[in-house]
Amino acid sequence: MKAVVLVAFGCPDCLENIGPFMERIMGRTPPPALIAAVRSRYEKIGGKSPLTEITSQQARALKTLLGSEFLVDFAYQYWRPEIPEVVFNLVQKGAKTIYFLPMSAFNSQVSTGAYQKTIKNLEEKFPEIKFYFKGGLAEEPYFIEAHRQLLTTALQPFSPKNTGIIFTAHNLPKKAIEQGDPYFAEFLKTVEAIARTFPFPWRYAFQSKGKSGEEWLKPEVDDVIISWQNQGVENIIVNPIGFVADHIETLYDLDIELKEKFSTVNIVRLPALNDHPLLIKALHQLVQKMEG
Ligand SMILES: CC1=C(CCC(=O)O)c2cc3nc(cc4[nH]c(cc5[nH]c(cc1n2)c(C)c5CCC(=O)O)c(CCC(=O)O)c4C)C(CCC(=O)O)=C3C
Ligand SMILES: [Fe+2]
Repeated sequence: MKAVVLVAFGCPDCLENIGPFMERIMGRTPPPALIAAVRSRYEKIGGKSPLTEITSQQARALKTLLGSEFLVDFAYQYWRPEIPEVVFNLVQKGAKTIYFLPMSAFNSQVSTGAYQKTIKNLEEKFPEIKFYFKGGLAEEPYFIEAHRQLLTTALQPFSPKNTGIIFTAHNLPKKAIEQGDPYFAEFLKTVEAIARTFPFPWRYAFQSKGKSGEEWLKPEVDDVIISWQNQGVENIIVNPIGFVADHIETLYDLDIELKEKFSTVNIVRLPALNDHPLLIKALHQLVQKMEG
């Protein structure tokens, strides 16, 4: 039996678990004021992230392409269901080969780097099971094609004269890139591949930077909007290409915070790919590459 596990960052399953979830990500106990601030953001999106529902939909959709030969499940790095417990269950169900697909557009230590470490530890615990791990989702032609389709539709009513596109990804501490993280290079390459087919001005920008005092990457999405507003841009299409599922960073940081801050410009936020059929085909391609 073969199995595929979609591996994602994770989200707290209830408001009470926001603190413990943050502790897992940050590797230290977060100050109560920071937990309270994050909690109020979750409350404003209805008290719960849609990430788990979307990730299970992605897994179900991939299962329909893979067929009965495969078990398909999902697991999280920073919350439950955790990677080790999901792997244990799959092995009990008879899986002999497990393919891991990180649900990340771009590689970084905090996401795919951490997932890979967890999986390496499991490899030692299950020497009889074959493990495969394949990133590079954003380089898959179907991933690029999915974004081109979403943009083509969204841009229909607009003119390049007063409309621009901002592609966003989660911000990272600047030192991560200095230490060799490929995240920014992958982000830029993907954005260029998509943007060059549209006659609209475009920029890349980072969003959702952390509260730590260190230096984070630039520009922030706010910086780009301010400079475009000054140049008379009226419509701004925001494509959060760094996320393959909608969650608090799109539903709060973009849909609530950003739109409140810039109420005089028309911000059109594109959805993440979620269960877009072409994203599922991209995942299917990655499984086929690991099989071949
Ligand atoms: C690159 C990246 C992705 C994309 C990964 C991928 O998919 O490829 C991602 C996703 C996510 N991040 C999430 C949540 C949080 N991330 C935090 C903090 C941080 N994230 C970071 C990076 C990333 N994060 C970093 C460098 C920090 C600072 C750490 C520190 O300071 O040491 C904090 C702490 C508070 C704050 O700093 O805001 C929270 C609550 C959720 C859940 C959303 C939901 O529940 O809907 C998701 C999917
Ligand atoms: Fe995060």
